[in-house]
Amino acid sequence: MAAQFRNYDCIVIGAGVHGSFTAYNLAKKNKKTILLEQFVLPHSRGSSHGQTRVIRKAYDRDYYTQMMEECYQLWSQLEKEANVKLYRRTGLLVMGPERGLAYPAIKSTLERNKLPIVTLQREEFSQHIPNVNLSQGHGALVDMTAGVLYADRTLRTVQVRVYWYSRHPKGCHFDLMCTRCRLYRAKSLVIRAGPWANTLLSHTGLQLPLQVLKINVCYWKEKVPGFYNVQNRFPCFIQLESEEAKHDIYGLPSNEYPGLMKICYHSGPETDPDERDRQTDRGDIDILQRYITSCFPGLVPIPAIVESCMYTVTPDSHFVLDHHPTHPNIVIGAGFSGHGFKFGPIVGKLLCELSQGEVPSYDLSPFRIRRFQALSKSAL
Ligand SMILES: Cc1cc2nc3c(=O)[nH]c(=O)nc-3n(C[C@H](O)[C@H](O)[C@H](O)COP(=O)(O)OP(=O)(O)OC[C@H]3O[C@@H](n4cnc5c(N)ncnc54)[C@H](O)[C@@H]3O)c2cc1C
Ligand SMILES: O=C(O)[C@@H]1CCCC=N1
Repeated sequence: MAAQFRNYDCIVIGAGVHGSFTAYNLAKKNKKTILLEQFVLPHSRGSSHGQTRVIRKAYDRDYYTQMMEECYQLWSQLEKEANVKLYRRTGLLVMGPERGLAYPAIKSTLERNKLPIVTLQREEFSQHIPNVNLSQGHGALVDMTAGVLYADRTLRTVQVRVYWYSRHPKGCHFDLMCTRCRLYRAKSLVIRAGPWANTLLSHTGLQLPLQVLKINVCYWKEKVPGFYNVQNRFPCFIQLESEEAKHDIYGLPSNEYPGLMKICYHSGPETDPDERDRQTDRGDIDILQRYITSCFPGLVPIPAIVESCMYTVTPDSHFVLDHHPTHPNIVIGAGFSGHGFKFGPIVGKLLCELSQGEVPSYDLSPFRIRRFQALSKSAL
């Protein structure tokens, strides 16, 4: 008997933040879309779960900062459309060596793009940011429009909006499937599989230089409740190039778990996404403990809660947004390298444009696969 295919304009694989926003953009364009997910939703096995993420324009590259301009508008549009709060402005404290590489680069990107920042002099630092020790030789600035995104709520909202568009009389046809046993056919395919990107791409003869890292998401108890609370206007922070760590350290004010502040290391041990919980290396937690002891004296330097998440990182930490080199109707979004959540609305828009053969709204050359030519295992 001939196989029974269900036909779509576009198949999107992976219902994390990026697959969901891609399906949302396709649905808005009346495209018959199916979003395939391997797990029953919501789940906590990928990269998009958890309560919160940082949103910021503070980057060392103009292209990220400039994409975030539109992205903030898209976040706000979604909030209005769905009548839900997804963003809370807190500001982002950026600390790093004044004579280092990262801090001056971020500061000059923000200044060049004329964004609202406040530079804190050492003498006034503790008056504005109490209970934090600024390391010797480090500068501090605040990216004023940065804040917290509510991550789980975002996923729920975007997925519900996709259903809403599919029920609209003029709307598209949309399915969200958690299945392994049906056959689907479409003009284009968007692969948004997060840590499983290379597993899926192996069926297409392509392997990208991606590394999957387990991230220990640590929450630290305030010695005095409220010291670092969102309601007391404590900001998010990024510590660049600290003495304690090779990679950045970042945190969000206490909010989701009362009295606990989330502080994480921007790296972690390599893992197989299907074996994440077998990875028990805690070297990153040791680094965080040393940093917290020296810079956050108001926190107990032993994590009160440790949750798990995964990064999928590229060698240069920049995303992959491109067509498959040998199958142009396959579009790939991958390697979000631990900083992709905030870009969800714009990545969704760009992957939708690529899948429909449209000219993308931004120059995607920093995100092309061919930059890895020397590193990729397949002939690109
Ligand atoms: C601890 C942590 C903190 C972070 N903090 C920030 C932050 O502050 N700000 C920020 O902007 N970003 C942050 N990020 C990064 C951001 O969360 C990720 O870049 C983003 O969530 C990646 O989403 P995704 O859709 O690419 O991947 P995922 O969320 O992993 O989604 C991929 C989906 O594909 C599904 N899938 C895989 N294979 C298949 C298959 N064969 N069939 C069907 N489904 C499949 C998976 O089950 C999964 O649901 C953080 C990440 C972590 C882990
Ligand atoms: O992307 C973000 O803003 C966060 C904080 C810095 C490191 C990674 N994620």
